[in-house]
Amino acid sequence: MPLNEGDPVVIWVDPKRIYLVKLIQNKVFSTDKGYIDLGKLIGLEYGSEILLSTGIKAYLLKPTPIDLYRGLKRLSQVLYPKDIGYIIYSSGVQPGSTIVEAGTGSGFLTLSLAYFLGNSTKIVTYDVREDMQDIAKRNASYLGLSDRIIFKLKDIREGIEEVNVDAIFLDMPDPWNAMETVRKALKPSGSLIIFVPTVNQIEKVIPSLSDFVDVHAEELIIREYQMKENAVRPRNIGVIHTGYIIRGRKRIKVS
Ligand SMILES: C[S@@+](CC[C@H](N)C(=O)[O-])C[C@H]1O[C@@H](n2cnc3c(N)ncnc32)[C@H](O)[C@@H]1O
Repeated sequence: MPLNEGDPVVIWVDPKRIYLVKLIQNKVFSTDKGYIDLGKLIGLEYGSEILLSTGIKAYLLKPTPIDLYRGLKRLSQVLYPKDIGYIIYSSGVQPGSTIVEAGTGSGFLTLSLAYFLGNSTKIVTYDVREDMQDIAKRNASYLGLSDRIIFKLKDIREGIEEVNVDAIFLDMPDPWNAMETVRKALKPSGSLIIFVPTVNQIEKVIPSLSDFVDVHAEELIIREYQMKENAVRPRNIGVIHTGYIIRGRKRIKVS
């Protein structure tokens, strides 16, 4: 299918030069390896080989969620795709679920939920900082996902307005202080997923999880390999540590 004006594309030059752009008439995009007139790419197809002004080859690729993720603005520490994928998988959320999250931060988890779960899902995200939610709103608008998310500028520790919630995700410094409101809002068997960057925080969370079963604390490690002939081995730079995922299911007592 030929590309139209406004379509997002990845311009892949080499593993260190991967750019996410929108095709716009009369707009030049520059890299340290040469420039390209974006208007001249309209009408080509995803997968096409192109030449930068210097004659260096590049490729037009259709953006995947990982490419979209790289193009978003960040004001906070953000969740990484490896953790987001596991959070979605292990929480049991699906299209139509009601989900509550705090804090919004730059919106990376929020937007991933909106992207994968569609517009039948109710995604409510709380944050105490307006500047954070402004960035997340900008990112949501960039991806065309704004209508799938409800932003609340509120402290989740002071109350969750939603009830019968399928899953609650907490990525904030003191999740243990939100547990009272979480317990009230989450439906029985609903998933609580907490993300914290330090082991000290895991230790503080544990005593607050007495109303949960199937509790786990996990870390996901991803190791990329360099693809050099005769030197295939783990790369020596990359994201070494993101954080820990603590998850559990709400239980109810039957007397
Ligand atoms: C690390 S960021 C979240 C990043 C987000 N998960 C992402 O992927 O972009 C933590 C956020 O929690 C917010 N926060 C801290 N305490 C909060 C609270 N009590 N209620 C709501 N948000 C809170 C902070 O303002 C900050 O934006």
